[in-house]
Amino acid sequence: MSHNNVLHTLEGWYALHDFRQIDWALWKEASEEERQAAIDELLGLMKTWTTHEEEKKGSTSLFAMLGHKADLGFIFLRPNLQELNQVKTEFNKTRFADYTIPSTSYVSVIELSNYVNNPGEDPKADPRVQARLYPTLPKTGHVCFYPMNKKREGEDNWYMLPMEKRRELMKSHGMYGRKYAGKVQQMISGSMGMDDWEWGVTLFSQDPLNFKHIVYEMRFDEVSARYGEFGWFIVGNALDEQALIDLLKI
Ligand code: VOV
Repeated sequence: MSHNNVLHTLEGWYALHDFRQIDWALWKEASEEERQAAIDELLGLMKTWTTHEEEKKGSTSLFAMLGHKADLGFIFLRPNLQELNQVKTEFNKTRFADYTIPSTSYVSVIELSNYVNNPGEDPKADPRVQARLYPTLPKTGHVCFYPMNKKREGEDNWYMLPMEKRRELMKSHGMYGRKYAGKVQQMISGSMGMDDWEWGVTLFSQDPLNFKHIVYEMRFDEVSARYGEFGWFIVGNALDEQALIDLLKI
């Protein structure tokens, strides 16, 4: 049964944000040979992810995370939950995984909320929509991730607002966002029924200061100021093969 107030969302690839700490003590204790074997195996696995991405069957990026919450952050995008779980398990079976400790993770599915869509059109036919539902994750620059909710408290209950009001508010949100076109790439993933918050927000930029500026500026927009509730924040630097080798060098 559908409700007039419920928005029709569009979903794309499923996402796993997998954050790990490196067990540095254990890694340092391992022999040079053992470390090299672990790195070689990991690089081999990463090559299979690249092939997957080239075949448009998903996307994967790896980041060096700042702060104590994690040292590494994997973002995996896959067409279904089976493949999403498979990629996590494949990593866990590597030798290198024995030197990592899962710190936190986030499961969601890429979502377009379709507030600003033209009625009668098939949005999925639009190549720009496809590019957002099935994106190739950036391989350079920086990432910022945080989970968030829309508030349900007393008078400030997002889910009690009529569709028209939410549409108007989201339009304003989009206008704030558009100022960062070309500077910040956003990936919004819905996680209701999948993880602890309602959405995951993943931002990519070449300059991490853009994260600070966009998050700050959006706090003044009503959607965030009145209805936004935020979880934890984490920031990281994109890791290519050489940067990963350097990071793991003892
Ligand atoms: C790069 C900037 C940017 C741009 C252009 C942008 C635009 C848009 C548009 C046009 C739309 C609606 C249609 C769609 O595409 O889904 C959205 C949707 C959404 N957004 Fe957004 N957003 C940005 C950026 C952006 C940020 C930085 C945040 C975090 C908020 C903050 O305060 O920290 C955010 C959140 C969201 C969420 C949670 C949703 C889903 C809400 C829902 O109730 O369904 N977003 N967003």
